[in-house]
Amino acid sequence: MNIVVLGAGAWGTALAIAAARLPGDPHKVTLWARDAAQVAAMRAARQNTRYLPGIALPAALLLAGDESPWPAAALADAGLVVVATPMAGLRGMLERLSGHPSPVAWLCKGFEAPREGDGAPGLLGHEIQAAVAPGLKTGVLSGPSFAQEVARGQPTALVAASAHAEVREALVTAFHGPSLRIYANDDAVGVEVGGAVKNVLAIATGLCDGLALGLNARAALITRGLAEMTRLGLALGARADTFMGLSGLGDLVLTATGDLSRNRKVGQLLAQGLSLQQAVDSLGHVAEGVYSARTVVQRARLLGIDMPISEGVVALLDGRLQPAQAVAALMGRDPKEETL
Ligand SMILES: NC(=O)c1ccc[n+]([C@@H]2O[C@H](COP(=O)([O-])OP(=O)(O)OC[C@H]3O[C@@H](n4cnc5c(N)ncnc54)[C@H](O)[C@@H]3O)[C@@H](O)[C@H]2O)c1
Ligand SMILES: O=P(O)(O)OC[C@H](O)CO
Repeated sequence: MNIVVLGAGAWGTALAIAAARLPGDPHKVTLWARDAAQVAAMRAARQNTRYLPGIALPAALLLAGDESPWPAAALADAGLVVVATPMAGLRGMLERLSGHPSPVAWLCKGFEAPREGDGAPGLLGHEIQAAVAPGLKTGVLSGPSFAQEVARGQPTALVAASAHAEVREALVTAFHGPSLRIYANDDAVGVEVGGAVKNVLAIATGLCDGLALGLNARAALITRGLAEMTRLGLALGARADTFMGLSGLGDLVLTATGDLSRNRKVGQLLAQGLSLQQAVDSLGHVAEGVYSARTVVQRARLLGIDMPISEGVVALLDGRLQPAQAVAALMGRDPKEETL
């Protein structure tokens, strides 16, 4: 299969490596970066030293960039196109891919930030696609996965979600192998909501751990966070069981507790007293929860959904509450039934 990965950050690079080294009938994998200097550096070092240092690129992995801004030749015979940019780049990528005949899948996890002058709230990936490239056959690859571990070949399970069987099958063919299991799911909405909301919740657990509130508090945040993620997903048309799967509970547990998480790190840095700007600047990678949190809350409010943990994260990011006040606001809520 010919696979083109558009975007050479940590995650795009890790998945391109994983696909290129699958045993059996080899895939032809092309990794494209918009920055020609980055491609030149990757060619010279056979590593992505900026985003995934210390991991060798397989000899078979092709790097595209000289033909920047767009790898038209590789795309022409692609059996699968993978958009590996952050949410901020997805709209532009889908606009350019509009009319492309082969399956397209994105890896980003979040809501698009609201667009200036638009007045509308930010969108999930499938909503952006419906607006800008309705004819594309698309899906999303998600689930608990730190790029470094996938690149090293450590066991990982992901979910390939799409309403189109052809897209699910293309993703399984492209990535399923001895160290990467790909489960198929037709609930792309639920998978996208899980991936977006878990990042916001990971900021909350990072804050909780940074303030040394204890393991009880962290477990409570994860569990009640899963409830609010599920409430939003159901209101947006997802299925409840999706939130018990890899892209819901699985990714929430990983991101909320794993120290490789950038979103969790943001919460920890805020707890140390850093400003949001200082925290974001220190990462060197995108932390999608920072950009999605306001939209999560805005969409929930429009739907009449209560999301107190996400509300607390937004108040913190906006500087309306200090870390200790955000905790007090959550704990000071009235008693309620333990339901969704
Ligand atoms: N890193 C992980 O472990 C991981 C795992 C699963 C999912 N994700 C998700 O994948 C997405 C990408 O994350 P990452 O870790 O690769 O990010 P990263 O910060 O490592 O790299 C981002 C890459 O995207 C490029 N980029 C940024 N804006 C762009 C645009 N508008 N157009 C084209 N390219 C653009 C940057 O140049 C860079 O190469 C995020 O949504 C993230 O939540 C990441
Ligand atoms: O490092 P984070 O917080 O962006 O999380 C990375 C992945 O989404 C975990 O599945």
